[in-house]
Amino acid sequence: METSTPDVQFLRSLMKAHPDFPKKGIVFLDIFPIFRDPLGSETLITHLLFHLTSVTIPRTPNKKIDVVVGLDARGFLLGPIIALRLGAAFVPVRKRGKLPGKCIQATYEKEYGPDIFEMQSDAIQPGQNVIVVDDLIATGGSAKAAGELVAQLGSKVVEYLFIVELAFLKGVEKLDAPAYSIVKEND
Ligand SMILES: O=P(O)(O)OC[C@H]1O[C@H](OP(=O)(O)OP(=O)(O)O)[C@H](O)[C@@H]1O
Ligand SMILES: Nc1ncnc2[nH]cnc12
Repeated sequence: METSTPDVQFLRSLMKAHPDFPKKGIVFLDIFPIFRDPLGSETLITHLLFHLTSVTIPRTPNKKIDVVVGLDARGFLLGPIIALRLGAAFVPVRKRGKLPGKCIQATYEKEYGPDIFEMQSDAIQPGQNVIVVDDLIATGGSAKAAGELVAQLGSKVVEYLFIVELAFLKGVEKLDAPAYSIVKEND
């Protein structure tokens, strides 16, 4: 039996499930109500920072996270706050055509269709320690493509971080580094 702590239960209670959005058959789990509640936002960031400082950083080479990569668009809610608190850089991964300058690309399949991700070529230096953050992992296509972009620039993802994991879709099995999710949805 899986048990969860009061902060995790509180965060899960703030999320709302929307059946058949954005299309029939998808149960969309909305994380925005967490950000509507200041205590929700505080609980979320405190939980993630505790995990990063007690688990992730101790096992990271040089004990330092250099770059936080956030995925378009809801990864942008978390990424800059975490980066600021860690003293790390924030780097966006965006859908095709949104970033100026020289970019690298990775194609991927998501829960509801194909897409292309881009990252600016000079955003990460070779050998930097990177974490990838997003609101949710479903099939894992988006996070895997982000990891491929980091690898193209000669760096390493030390952890993938999510608020929610749709565990029944087994997306984390596609990833090349450990993943941490606050809430695991099993059906
Ligand atoms: O694990 P996957 O199957 O790849 O799905 C997860 C991704 O899908 C959602 O983003 P979406 O592409 O809908 O973009 P949005 O944040 O702009 O709504 C979500 O925020 C993740 O990025
Ligand atoms: N079921 C889902 N709920 C919320 N965001 C998603 N992104 C991909 N699948 C999703």
